[in-house]
Amino acid sequence: MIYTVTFNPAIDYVIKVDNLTLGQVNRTTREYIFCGGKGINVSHLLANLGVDSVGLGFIAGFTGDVIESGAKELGFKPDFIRVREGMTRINVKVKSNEESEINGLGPVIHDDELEQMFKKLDELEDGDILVLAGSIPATLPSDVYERIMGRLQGKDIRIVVDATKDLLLNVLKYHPFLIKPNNHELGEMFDVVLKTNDEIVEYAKKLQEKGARNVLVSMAGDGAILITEEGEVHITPCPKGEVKNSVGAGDSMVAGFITGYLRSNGDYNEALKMGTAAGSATAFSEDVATGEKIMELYKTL
Ligand SMILES: Nc1ncnc2c1ncn2[C@@H]1O[C@H](COP(=O)(O)OP(=O)(O)O)[C@@H](O)[C@H]1O
Ligand SMILES: O=P(O)(O)OC[C@H]1O[C@](O)(COP(=O)(O)O)[C@@H](O)[C@@H]1O
Repeated sequence: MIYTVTFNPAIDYVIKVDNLTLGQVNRTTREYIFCGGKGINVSHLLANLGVDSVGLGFIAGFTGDVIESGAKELGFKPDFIRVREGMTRINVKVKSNEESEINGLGPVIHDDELEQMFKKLDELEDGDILVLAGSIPATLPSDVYERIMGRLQGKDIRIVVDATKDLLLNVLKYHPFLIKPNNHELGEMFDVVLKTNDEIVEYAKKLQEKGARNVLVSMAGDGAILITEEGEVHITPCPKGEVKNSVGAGDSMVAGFITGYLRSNGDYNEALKMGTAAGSATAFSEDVATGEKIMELYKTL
């Protein structure tokens, strides 16, 4: 089974505003509300491709209820832990002359609630896939991903981590199967700005030296670079199209990659192709892409 963990789910409130002006009343011209958070987006896209998954994470308050009922509608099995303090966040994504995002803090997670999550994850079995994705609420210790991976050591579980900075760097010693920073996040980890593909490959390899197995660096409209555990470098451009909402494109890429990898029995070219099709299909959609849209793009690659 595939399990996704979203420590900090979100309702994504995506609004379009003409010429956003700070310090004034602005009015939206379009607005959308989606259930989001990185692991949830991964489970959503997997469902759209006909792949089953279980969505784990923490929810709270009335916004948490929306996430729980939304998950069922999106087609994956919710197994969230309801926490007692605070509420599931609402992340605001403003599309104007530029795109801006304001991501919330999320609820308070107490030790006993975190312990419940550890217990659920202890049940995972050989052959399962675990996706740890997104930020963690501010009240949680920053080594929480590390602790999860430490507990699962010794089991044959492929772990995918989509996180930034120390949250990601600190898990590399546990050899995650796949990590997916974007090119900016990769640069930030080493305090550099990466401009060329050669530089991106050089720094992605540094993450492998620290323990990552496969490193997938997404580059938005410029495609993606995969450095496999065998040291092969695959570079893929992405299809052209009209970008409608790139929120969730990275999560879709992760879900597409997993699907392509599983369906081809471990062919990294296929995994990258499916990941690219899924990422771009979502960028060209208002919401996480449908299976039809993904397969349409996949055929053009
Ligand atoms: N503007 C775009 N045009 C086409 N494809 C895109 C665009 N933005 C994202 N994608 C697709 O989604 C993938 C992930 O996007 P990216 O923005 O790099 O991830 P993240 O959301 O994690 O920052 C890209 O590698 C590409 O396949
Ligand atoms: O957990 P974080 O890092 O705050 O990110 C949460 C946000 O990321 C998203 O999952 C989108 O992520 P990507 O655009 O990287 O795919 C949104 O749905 C959500 O609002």
